[in-house]
Amino acid sequence: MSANPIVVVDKISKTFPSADGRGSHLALDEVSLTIEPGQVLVIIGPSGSGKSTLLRTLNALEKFDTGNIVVNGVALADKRTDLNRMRAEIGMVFQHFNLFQHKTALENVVLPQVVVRGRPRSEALVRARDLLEKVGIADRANHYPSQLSGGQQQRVAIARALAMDPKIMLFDEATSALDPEMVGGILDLMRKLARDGMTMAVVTHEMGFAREVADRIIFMDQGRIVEEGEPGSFFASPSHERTRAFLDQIL
Ligand SMILES: Nc1ncnc2c1ncn2[C@@H]1O[C@H](COP(=O)(O)OP(=O)(O)OP(=O)(O)O)[C@@H](O)[C@H]1O
Repeated sequence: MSANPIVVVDKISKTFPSADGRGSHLALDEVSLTIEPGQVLVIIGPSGSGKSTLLRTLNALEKFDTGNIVVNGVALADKRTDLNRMRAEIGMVFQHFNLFQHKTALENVVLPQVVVRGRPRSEALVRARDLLEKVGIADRANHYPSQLSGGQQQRVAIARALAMDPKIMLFDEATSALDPEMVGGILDLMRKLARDGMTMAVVTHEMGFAREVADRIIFMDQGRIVEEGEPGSFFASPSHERTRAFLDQIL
């Protein structure tokens, strides 16, 4: 472990009330992990295993019950932590883009810079245009989300996240809602970000991406990290039966 990991998760647990309201469901069960600068961590596992919940705790979209998370040197559970300020350092990309529908692509990338970062609008515009170029959608800058394909909307969402100059990018099934022909382009973009040195935590069902881009893979089941490793050994010789069964099912 380096002296300054971007993320340290220390034995966090999280329960949700069960659907019938009578009991509770342990969504995260003493999960610990570290993400180093420049590292790409890929989180895989069956549906309901806690992957999204884990990712969402990292930027405090979800609270945890016990344990601790330190992001960028800031402890999330510390009452003095300004969560909005902390979130500005973390880019999050969701399955369903979450763009402002009544704003153009360009404005979607400009606005958070002005509102959250306090950048002058002229500066934010320059940066937004650069980023739309980088994600390959400069020619759609003046389109509204409803005029864009899912893949194009996801590009805007990625540009918007990058505009905050995040220390880490979190991707929560960023390609799951896309038409199949759009998936490759978004994965290419994520691959490019990884190559440029962006620190990333990625929840995905795209095993090709995991194998090729991840520095480390975590396999979750029932709220626990069952197995982790670098992709070569993880895919070639998983050591846990549950991992093997999961990989057999999907590969
Ligand atoms: N807001 C919530 N209220 C109640 N239960 C929840 C809530 N969010 C998640 N859960 C439960 O916590 C568990 C973990 O959910 P989570 O979404 O983290 O799983 P996941 O591995 O990301 O699944 P998927 O691959 O299907 O998205 C599931 O049993 C889920 O039903």
